[in-house]
Amino acid sequence: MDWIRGPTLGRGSTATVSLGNSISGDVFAVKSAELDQFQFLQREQKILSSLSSPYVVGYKGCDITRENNKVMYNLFLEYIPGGTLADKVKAHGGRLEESVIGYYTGQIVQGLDYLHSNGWVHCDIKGRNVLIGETGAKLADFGCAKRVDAVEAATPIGGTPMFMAPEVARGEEQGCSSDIWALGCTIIEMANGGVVWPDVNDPVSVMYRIGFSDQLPEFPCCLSEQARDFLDKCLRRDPKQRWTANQLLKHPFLVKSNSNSHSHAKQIQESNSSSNSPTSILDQGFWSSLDESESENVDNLVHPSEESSAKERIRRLSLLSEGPSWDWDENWIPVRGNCSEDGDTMMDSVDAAGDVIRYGSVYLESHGGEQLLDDLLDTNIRSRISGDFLGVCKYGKDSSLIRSNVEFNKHKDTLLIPYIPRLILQA
Ligand SMILES: Nc1ncnc2c1ncn2[C@@H]1O[C@H](COP(=O)(O)OP(=O)(O)OP(=O)(O)O)[C@@H](O)[C@H]1O
Repeated sequence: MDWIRGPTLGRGSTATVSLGNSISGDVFAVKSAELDQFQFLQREQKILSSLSSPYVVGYKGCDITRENNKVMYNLFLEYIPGGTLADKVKAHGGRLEESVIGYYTGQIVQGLDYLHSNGWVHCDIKGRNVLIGETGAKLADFGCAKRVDAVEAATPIGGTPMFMAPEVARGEEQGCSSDIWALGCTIIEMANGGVVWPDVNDPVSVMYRIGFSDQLPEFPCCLSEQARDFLDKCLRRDPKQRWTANQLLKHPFLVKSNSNSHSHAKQIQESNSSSNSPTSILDQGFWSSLDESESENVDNLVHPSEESSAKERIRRLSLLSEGPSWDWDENWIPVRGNCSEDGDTMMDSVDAAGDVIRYGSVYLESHGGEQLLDDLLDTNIRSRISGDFLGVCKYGKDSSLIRSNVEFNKHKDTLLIPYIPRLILQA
């Protein structure tokens, strides 16, 4: 297909999404990554090409192009003009009306029911990964998705800390019921603008709180009893106690919202038609109104391959004199699970400023074990080490270390740290 790349619509940790149009005048979204970074996109292509549901973003093909001396992998998607659910919440002052929450929740649950019954777990349900089209909500961003049958195996675990279910935060498993927990968090996001764990101010503490306390996120007091009962069916610490998507579809909260769906659909259409989103390539006003500098900024993102070596990062970390200092950054975008060649796990997240936050687990022996810890930590902390450790480092666009946090937990015989909540530096 011959097509032209238009303005940037959005960007995430792995890809940039632009508007595209074909010679025949079709408008679509193009999700692109450079060829050496394209594994997530290729994976997403495989998944999306096997799915077809009104509640899942539509797949339209893929290709490879050469642009500005870069080879790009492009995934063509149905263009969804209304932005993300998170954008919608923001545009409504950080809170949606309960009837609207019910309407979008119903569509997300339909999407999850479709995915789960087809053997997929999304693994990163949140407002930023739900797109709002003319017919309402559609699930998007399948970069973390997994087959249900592979979930039990030792596959890397992914997701966004604030939306992680307890069993995910502990690194145990990530199944359909983990998506249902994230759905509960997304409802809270719709009701109060995204603050699921308001009193925790860094992702590692969030994961500890979720994984190892007996707490639940606070249910927004603005919600009705019925909506709170629905939340209660999603946010149960024991994954076996959570309702399935199919059961949730029959919950009175969704049944009631469904009966109002016609008027909501009309409202969405009206708000989308008054937005400046193009429906065809002839809508030149939109094209010229978009800030082209957006797409230039993409080049400022730090990709893992561009970052300096682990040793260098460790050296920088060891130079830190201050203790951990974190501000919760609500704009952190996503986290990705990935396995490096030596079996370590890493997760990258990119915040709104384009800085990379890197979580990971590392097999210490493969990096010199004890020596690494000595390099990494000051003596005071070193004396407390008995095994696993936990931390997060954040790198700026220039790869300089911005913030770090390292903690330790109980003794293990080996220094193998199999999963995220435990560490952080990555070779
Ligand atoms: N089909 C689409 N139609 C319109 N806009 C889209 C579409 N897909 C994505 N976008 C926009 O691009 C942004 C980034 O897309 P997406 O989340 O799929 O990328 P990503 O790199 O996988 O992100 P993440 O880092 O969250 O995993 C979205 O937040 C949204 O604003």
